[in-house]
Amino acid sequence: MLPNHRFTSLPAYAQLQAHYDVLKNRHLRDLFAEDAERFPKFTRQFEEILLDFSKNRITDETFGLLLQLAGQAGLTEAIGKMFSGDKINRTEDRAVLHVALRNRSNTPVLVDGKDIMPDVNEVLAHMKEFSERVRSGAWKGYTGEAITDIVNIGIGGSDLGPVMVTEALKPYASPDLRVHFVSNVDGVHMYETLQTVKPETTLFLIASKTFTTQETMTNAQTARQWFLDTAKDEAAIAKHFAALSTNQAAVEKFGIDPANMFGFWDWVGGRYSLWSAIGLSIALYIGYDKFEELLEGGHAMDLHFQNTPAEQSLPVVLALIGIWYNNFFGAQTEAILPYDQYMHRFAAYFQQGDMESNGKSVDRDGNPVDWQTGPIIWGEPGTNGQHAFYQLIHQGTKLIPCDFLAPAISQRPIGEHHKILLANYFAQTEALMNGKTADEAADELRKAGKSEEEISFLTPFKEFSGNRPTNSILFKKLTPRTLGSLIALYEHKIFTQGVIWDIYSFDQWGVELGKQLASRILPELQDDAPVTTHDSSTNGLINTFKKLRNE
Ligand SMILES: O=P(O)(O)OC[C@H]1O[C@](O)(CO)[C@@H](O)[C@@H]1O
Repeated sequence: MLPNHRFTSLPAYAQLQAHYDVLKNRHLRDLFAEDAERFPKFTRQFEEILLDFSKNRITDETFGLLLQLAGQAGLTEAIGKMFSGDKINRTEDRAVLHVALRNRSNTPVLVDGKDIMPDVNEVLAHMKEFSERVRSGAWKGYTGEAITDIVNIGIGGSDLGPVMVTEALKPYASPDLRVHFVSNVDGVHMYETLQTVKPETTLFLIASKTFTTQETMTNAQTARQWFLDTAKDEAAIAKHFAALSTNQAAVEKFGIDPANMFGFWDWVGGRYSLWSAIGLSIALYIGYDKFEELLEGGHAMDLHFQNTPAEQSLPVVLALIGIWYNNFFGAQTEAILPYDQYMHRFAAYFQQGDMESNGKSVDRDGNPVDWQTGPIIWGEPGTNGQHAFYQLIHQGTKLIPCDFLAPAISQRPIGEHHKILLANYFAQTEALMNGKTADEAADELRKAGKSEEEISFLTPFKEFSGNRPTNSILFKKLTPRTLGSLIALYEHKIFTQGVIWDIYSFDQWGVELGKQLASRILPELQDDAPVTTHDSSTNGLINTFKKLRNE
């Protein structure tokens, strides 16, 4: 169990509050002018990843106080508890051990006194053997043809991680194997996917920790029926369906051969499961060796998080900077902006990772919190975002802390593209920090030949306040190892913030109510009788739906 504390009662909280009152009016331009050492002081390196957090509204004092906050919240002890298999997911009475899935050191990890590493290694060996057979063409479909298409059917953590990673690591993929993801219960998603594949050469992965999720089970049944419409023989299912799950009984009931089941355990949270059997689509797509490199990258970041003093730890730094804006500046959101097209689902992945983890409003005692917890996470790849929503980041009324991520080396070095991309990457954080003063804006207008009247009208629109904070994460190349480290970096950032905010980051009760109500409403949609069992809005909407579908 993690020790409880009131976030706002931590001594450093009050000190930070007082410090904020002084610092809130300081401009980053001045902080840089006063301290030539900001870059070396506020950068941290991990392998081939550099984190520059110097363009944040912090001083040495801010950073020191934030570190004290982490210390007072018992971060070191909490990290120890997670890695040692303590049941820190208290509301579900579970350990939190996605780190064991990528524990390449293979040191024993105990849950209820039993070392779980042999089980982890057994599933990995199964994934290796299976993915190698499929990729080499040794695994045949029911007509004797090799598999050409993988369709992963899953949702939330059983989808977003594999989608994000297979997109990010596309340059490592086999050209002979396509991978598709069906998540939405909207039949359109399944329909469109099935248009592009053939039953004889398709392998379906039914990815569901619980094997009860309505969307996934509905999609899986549809896929099964579609397959049998052609194959005609239930025995053929064994060659075309595999299950990634913790629920063996439900997998067998569905008709999947237990030999094609890849298990995992209740101590793997859905949104932290891409490292588990849920990552089978990744191993199939990029090959098991590359999947293992991804695990190694995650593990290297785990060791860094466990063994590095807080002031040197990249996840802790990211977490503390986030808390500074979230809890003192009142920022509501954080943008994740990768300057790498292959990372185009990275922000979407961490929407679940962060918001399902830290979107909580009771503390670990069950009392309502009176401080802000998890931020709204959003983002799109640069430079697309620049031409969409950056206007608001630069000149809007909201403070939006941003993480800018970019590789030094492109996976696809074509012409001048990467230099242009990176010029934009560097320019944006510089512009957000410095802004443009009214005098600078007026001078530019004067040089452009504008009249004094035009200059006085236009200047306020052309002025940029600046002082808008950013982190820059610059890495050498988006390799499987580096991606693994980047994912683990954000995972541990989320963990650190949850510890400091005194909330449980590894349950997700907030998704249950909607599920319950949907299963109550579904039977009501089976006929055309008007419903009266809900509030007037819900009744009205359901009854209008029933009318519209028959017109
Ligand atoms: O893998 P399962 O059990 O189908 O669950 C899918 C997703 O549903 C949730 O439980 C709620 O959205 C997620 O946490 C999880 O990743």
